[in-house]
Amino acid sequence: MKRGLIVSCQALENEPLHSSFIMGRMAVAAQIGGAVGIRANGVEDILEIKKVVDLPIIGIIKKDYENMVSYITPTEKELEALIATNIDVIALDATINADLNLLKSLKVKYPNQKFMADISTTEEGVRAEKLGFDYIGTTLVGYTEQSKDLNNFDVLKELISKCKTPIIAEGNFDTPEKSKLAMELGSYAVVVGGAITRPQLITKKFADEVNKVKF
Ligand SMILES: CC(=O)N[C@H](C=O)[C@@H](O)[C@H](O)[C@H](O)COP(=O)(O)O
Repeated sequence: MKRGLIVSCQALENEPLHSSFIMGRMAVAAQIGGAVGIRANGVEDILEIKKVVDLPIIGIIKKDYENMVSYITPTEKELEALIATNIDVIALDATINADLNLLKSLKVKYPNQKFMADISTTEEGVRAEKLGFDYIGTTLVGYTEQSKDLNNFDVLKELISKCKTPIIAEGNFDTPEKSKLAMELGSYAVVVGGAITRPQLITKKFADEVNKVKF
């Protein structure tokens, strides 16, 4: 994976753009705009995106289980489905909520596969490095109980100073300025999702500002 901007092209079942065709077109737009990689959810979207762009893909499968907090590639089942797509990088929840046995088995079972750890605290990132992950992403900062009061830039800076593994800034780097700052601080890459590919969120940002005016 080259350094630079990675665009996350995801729309879950409850989102207006839920469609592999549309995620493929989003990926094409991202490539035209200068993205060096794509992050995508689910086998169908990944296969469609592979057909239409020539960029490395970070793949995940989001799946909710009743007895688990983790939902980003949480079990062997999702992992095997991603392995079968022959994808560049597989990302998994590597927080303290994840199945540690699964995390420990990755490099033993799939020594040639690249893996990205989605973490929420500095400690989880440091542990992910020891577990042999190839990339560590700040994806879940603010989204877990243990990180609810943490700031994504603080965790990013701490990880960059403590780890040798490439650190990927992901999660709420939602302006060009924040993305640039993440790279200046030493991130290997920055993943931007909603601010580029979720038009309902982009619209809301505009509407919230417009509606502050008494008209
Ligand atoms: C927390 C979680 O489930 N994050 C997901 C991880 O794949 C995606 O929904 C995010 O869009 C992605 O991480 C990029 O972040 P942002 O959309 O903030 O630029």
